[in-house]
Amino acid sequence: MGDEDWEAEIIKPHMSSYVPVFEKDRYSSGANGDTFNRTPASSSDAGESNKRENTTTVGSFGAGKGFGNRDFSNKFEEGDTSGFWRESNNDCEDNQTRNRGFSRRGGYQDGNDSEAPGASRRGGRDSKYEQDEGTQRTGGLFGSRRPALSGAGNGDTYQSRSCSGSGRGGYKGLNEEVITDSGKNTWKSEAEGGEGGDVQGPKVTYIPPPPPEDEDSIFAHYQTGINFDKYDNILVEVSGHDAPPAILTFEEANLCQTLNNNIAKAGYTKLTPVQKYSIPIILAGRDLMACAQTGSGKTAAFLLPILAHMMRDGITASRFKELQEPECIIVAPTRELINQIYLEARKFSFGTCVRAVVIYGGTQLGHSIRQIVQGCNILCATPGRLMDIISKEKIGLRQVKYLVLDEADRMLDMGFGPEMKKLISCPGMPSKEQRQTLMFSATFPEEIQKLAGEFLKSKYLFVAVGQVGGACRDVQQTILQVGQYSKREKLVEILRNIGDERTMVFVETKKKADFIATFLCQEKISTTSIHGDREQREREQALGDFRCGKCPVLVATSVAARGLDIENVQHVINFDLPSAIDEYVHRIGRTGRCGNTGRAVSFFDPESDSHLAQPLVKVLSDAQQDVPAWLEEIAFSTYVPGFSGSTRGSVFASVDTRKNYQGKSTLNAAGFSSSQAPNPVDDESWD
Ligand SMILES: Nc1ncnc2c1ncn2[C@@H]1O[C@H](COP(=O)(O)OP(=O)(O)OP(=O)(O)O)[C@@H](O)[C@H]1O
Repeated sequence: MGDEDWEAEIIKPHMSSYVPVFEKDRYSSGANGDTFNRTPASSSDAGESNKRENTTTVGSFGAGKGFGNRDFSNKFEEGDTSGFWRESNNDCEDNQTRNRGFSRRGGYQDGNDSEAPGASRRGGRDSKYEQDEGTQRTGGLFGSRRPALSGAGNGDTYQSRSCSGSGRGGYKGLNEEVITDSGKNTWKSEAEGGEGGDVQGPKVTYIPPPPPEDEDSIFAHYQTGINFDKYDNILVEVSGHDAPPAILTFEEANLCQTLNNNIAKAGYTKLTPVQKYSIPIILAGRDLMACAQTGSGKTAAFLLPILAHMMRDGITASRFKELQEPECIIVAPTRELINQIYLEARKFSFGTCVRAVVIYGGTQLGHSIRQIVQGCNILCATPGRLMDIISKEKIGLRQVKYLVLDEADRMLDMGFGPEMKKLISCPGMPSKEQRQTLMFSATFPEEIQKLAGEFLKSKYLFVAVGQVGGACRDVQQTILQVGQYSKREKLVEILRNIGDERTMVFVETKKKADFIATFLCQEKISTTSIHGDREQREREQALGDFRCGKCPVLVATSVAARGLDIENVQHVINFDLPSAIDEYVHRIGRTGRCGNTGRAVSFFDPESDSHLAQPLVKVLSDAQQDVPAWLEEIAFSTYVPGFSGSTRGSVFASVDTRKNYQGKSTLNAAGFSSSQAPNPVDDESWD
């Protein structure tokens, strides 16, 4: 959808003449009324909050343009939004529009704002790192989005507002993911004179609060759902040479007692298919590319065998050193996801001498360094922050034995791929023959599989649980034909029916995330938002508010599409469909996790989404969902280059795309019988 269209919607809303039928009975009505009474910010609160924001951001970069700067009683149709929408309507425009926006808006908030003293209150810092931080250029040209009011890591400025659809001024700094409109990321390292170039931006001083240390919190988990046992019936294909047999139980993995205790405390009693196959493969020292449906336990599938190896190798306790040399590096595309992986690593390594550390953009660099120098065996990092830390010589790569790319297809695509290549060619990084490289995702487009060859030993194994790129069958998918001018009305109707069940609403642009979040708050639906233009503190606050149910609706861009494992997300609504089908699969995978059921409703606007009709029909039918006749009609009448409707296509590589390997392939119901399949690359063989 173009910028102009959105401007039009703001100016003349509710113009639709076509309101699609909504299947009310597919939704539980929930605690009607309650949800909306819980609406957060009274208008006076909001006003107060907005007053504060206006005070803090006047004269700063982008100040006053976001919806968050308005009192909620304001109408969005106001004319001054037009420039706002034109300027940057999607994530991919960031890099270009930042330049333009900067020169138009004039100036950004200076780094020496009131946040610095807040940060220094924390004390205990190494002055050298403070100095490092002082020269950090995380914002480059465009990094100024720092609130001037709150103390570092406090976050209280916005905590009081349930609706945090803040589009406050400025743009995010470097060293963090930028999701483009095609769902791709772009990233430039400050260390390499990336987009920040020579121009110095203000410091990032946010220090995330430490996670709770008590055992109950560390091992907190949600219950597996009614369909957990059905995982056993999913077909698994392993391709490549000499794959070790799958294990059926945790006991067979022969892990050490501490790990077994941790697994039990985490509530894991039974392996998921991806775990049954991946754990023995990793324990055997093999490289692996594993593809399994969303929410099926891929994180533990790589963490457990890596930890088992470390324990078996008699890893020594990591201690304070200026240069740390971790044995394992895990990278993931978003900050919230890498933090989640870190928490899993911390959980499974509980009671061992293995120390996991997490570093990610949007937080104070000095804080990342302080975490690292205290000892680091497993480093969980987003790519930008990782490269910065490496360039500062706080991390040496010589000891790396395990390199894990979670959401590997994203890590290798146009956005992060070049950085990943730099990582593996960094001085000291063991060659692929010397390290073990592991890649996990729910989607593995064919062209990405080809790129992966550069990272993996030629004899890597490929595990495909179910359909590569397929949606989780525990998610009931509904596609509604909704024109752009009817979407808001439809959204409100659905949310009112849902009641206070946790719902993620995906939109395609950051600006629209603000807009919709604020709109829903105005409709008295308690909502928060997460996207790349929000400060890290705000992002974490939003996620926290959503997780705990304070705000049962989270409006998000694709930054929240992958990996996030949030208990009780019962609904995903694609207010806008993403431009790529793999992103759709990841988004709807935020619900229906770990054997639980979930629902996904997507608004299909024939004007803008026709290119998705074919792949959508395929995803729906593969997941045994109803395919609306109208969608099939559009699919048949739409020619999509490169999409054949078969299992081949850019997204639907159904198995290992290596054409010429001589290995064997096994096609099994996970954990049960195993048979050798003669034709390892027969895409249709288990379709
Ligand atoms: N064997 C198991 N038994 C019980 N719960 C499990 C098991 N394995 C994983 N889980 C839980 O299932 C949930 C989903 O796991 P995880 O986040 O690793 O999924 P994923 O496959 O990585 O999903 P995504 O593709 O969305 O990243 C987590 O809460 C995790 O703790």
